[in-house]
Amino acid sequence: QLSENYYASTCPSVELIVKQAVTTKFKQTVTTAPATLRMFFHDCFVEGCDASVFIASENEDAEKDADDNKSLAGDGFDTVIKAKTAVESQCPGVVSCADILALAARDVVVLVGGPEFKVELGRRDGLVSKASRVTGKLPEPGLDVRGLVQIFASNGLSLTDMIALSGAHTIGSSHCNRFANRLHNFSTFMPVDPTMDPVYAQQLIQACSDPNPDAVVDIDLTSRDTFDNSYYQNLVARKGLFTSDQALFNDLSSQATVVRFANNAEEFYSAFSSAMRNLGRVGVKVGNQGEIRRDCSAFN
Ligand code: HEM
Ligand SMILES: [Ca+2]
Ligand SMILES: [Ca+2]
Repeated sequence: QLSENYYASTCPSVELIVKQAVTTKFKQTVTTAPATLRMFFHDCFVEGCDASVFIASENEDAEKDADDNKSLAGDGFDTVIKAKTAVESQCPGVVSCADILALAARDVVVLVGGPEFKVELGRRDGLVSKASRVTGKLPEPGLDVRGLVQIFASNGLSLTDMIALSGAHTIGSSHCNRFANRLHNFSTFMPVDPTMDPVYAQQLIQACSDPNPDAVVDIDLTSRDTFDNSYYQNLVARKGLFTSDQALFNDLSSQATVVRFANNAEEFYSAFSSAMRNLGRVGVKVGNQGEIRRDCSAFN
């Protein structure tokens, strides 16, 4: 059972310590925000929110070595490691890496201008981290709404949670190969996905003409570093980056919610806050399950 004041007697300043460490890191690099938020999502969808994504393995067969996790930015790992070090110096052996990640994910949202919300605590760190167990657990950018709903529902998350959490794409960037299929040879008669604004498509083709496989573009073309509702406004304007983003507007089962979030930032913020709480409950280990890791990148 998670609770907001879980560490009230054992580490009363944990929220403040984490926030300070995250803020320091964020001031050095803005990418701390998207990196940390995405990492929280990828952690929760594989083995639950248990910091399994942090484990480093010499054989390169841990969760973080899986294809879908290779694009997780190093700044996310670094943020949690720094926060953990700060927490350990005040309350050694008490706070899990899973809880530090949950707090850090909230803190970065606030740092880029998003909503403030309460985070439940009391998660324990997992004892399993295998690349082979990632397959099929994380949504691919080519999915349609049915596929997205299926994968979120298997984690106890609703259609509304899925639409609101996709709003995390209001910050950060993506490698070109994740949406290239929408720009070239889309179908026999249409090289470009017809549900994409043609001017936006040309901009992306231009931005991705760099043959460097590390080339990235902003996911939210209007405000990459700000947590706002422009992600949904982009979808209405047919300027969603991934098939899975644009599908939320194209599909009638999710369109009305996308339009509401596009028109009303407060509605998006409140749906996002409650969806983050639900995400943070996925598959959590409590009581005497798992462990409190000393070093987030290794089992005790
Ligand atoms: C709905 C299904 C989702 C799909 C198909 C999806 C897919 C992707 C893909 C393909 C990327 C680009 C990775 C790269 O090439 O570097 C990305 C980036 C990102 N995703 Fe998602 N995602 C989804 C949901 C979420 C959720 C629920 C969150 C967080 C709550 C999230 C947060 C992010 C962030 C912040 C980035 C930018 C990362 C960075 O700049 O380092 N995504 N996502
Ligand atoms: Ca996990
Ligand atoms: Ca934005």
